[in-house]
Amino acid sequence: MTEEITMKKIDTFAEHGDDGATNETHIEAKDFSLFYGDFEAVRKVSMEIPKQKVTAMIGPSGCGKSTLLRSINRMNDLIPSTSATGEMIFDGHNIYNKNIDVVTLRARVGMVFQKPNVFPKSIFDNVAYGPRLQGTKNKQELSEIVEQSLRNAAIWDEVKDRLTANALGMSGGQQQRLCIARALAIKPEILLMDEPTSALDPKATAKIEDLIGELRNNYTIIIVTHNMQQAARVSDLTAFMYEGVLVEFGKTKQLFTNPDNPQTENYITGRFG
Ligand SMILES: Nc1ncnc2c1ncn2[C@@H]1O[C@H](COP(=O)(O)OP(=O)(O)OP(=O)(O)O)[C@@H](O)[C@H]1O
Repeated sequence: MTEEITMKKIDTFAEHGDDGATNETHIEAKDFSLFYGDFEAVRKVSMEIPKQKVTAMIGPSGCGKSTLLRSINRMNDLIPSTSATGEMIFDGHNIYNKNIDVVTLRARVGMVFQKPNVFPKSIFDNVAYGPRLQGTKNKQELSEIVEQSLRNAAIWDEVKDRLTANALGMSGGQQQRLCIARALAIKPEILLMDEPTSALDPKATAKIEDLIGELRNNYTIIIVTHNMQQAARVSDLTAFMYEGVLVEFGKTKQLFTNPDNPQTENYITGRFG
């Protein structure tokens, strides 16, 4: 029963996955492992994430999706006792090399979290925060960046008349789009999204999913989601992880309709997880 429902919905939504053929690789993991102390949470993952596509990471709770996602801009560095082996290649360099400037890396690889983490500041100041840190002081220039970022995050029309209002007064869905605008304001190339809709209602979720559809033209997006329907709707490629291992990675439609690995099939048909 579960199998039938899953397949039906996925067939409806996954059409754009057809063009998921990869051309240029943007990030490449090579035998990459991430440890919390002695525990290997991500195990020797090798994958090539294509440029300007949406890649979804799915798998049961605790399989290492978020850890792998956070490895891409070294957010795990903030957790004591983490260490990495193997390589995560971005722009020809292993980002775990000692000479990598992590601040620059995180400007190029932005992140949006599960719960919108707006600052208790005005809508304008939330979006201008990163550019100001990067040294942009000119008011006109800042205004242009803020407007463009809010437009790109599909929220300009809702907030253009109240840019000085406190961002905490916005709805959860608006706050999440504001966080996306804030991430876009520093002009990243890659956007990491860690379950960006799990705290949102279906209407707000649909808006974020539409937005992902638009952003994929200009950004490489990697999204962790618990929701397989969402992965099927928004992504070009899907990675299925289990117990830290990358079990299968391929075009979304193929993975959901005709997976290579029996473990993937068991998961997407609801037999476990
Ligand atoms: N800060 C941490 N310290 C120690 N172990 C951790 C830490 N964060 C995660 N882990 C462990 O690493 C493994 C992978 O966790 P991770 O959060 O990456 O999985 P996930 O697939 O994203 O899970 P979920 O879907 O529940 O968010 C789990 O066994 C988890 O308990």
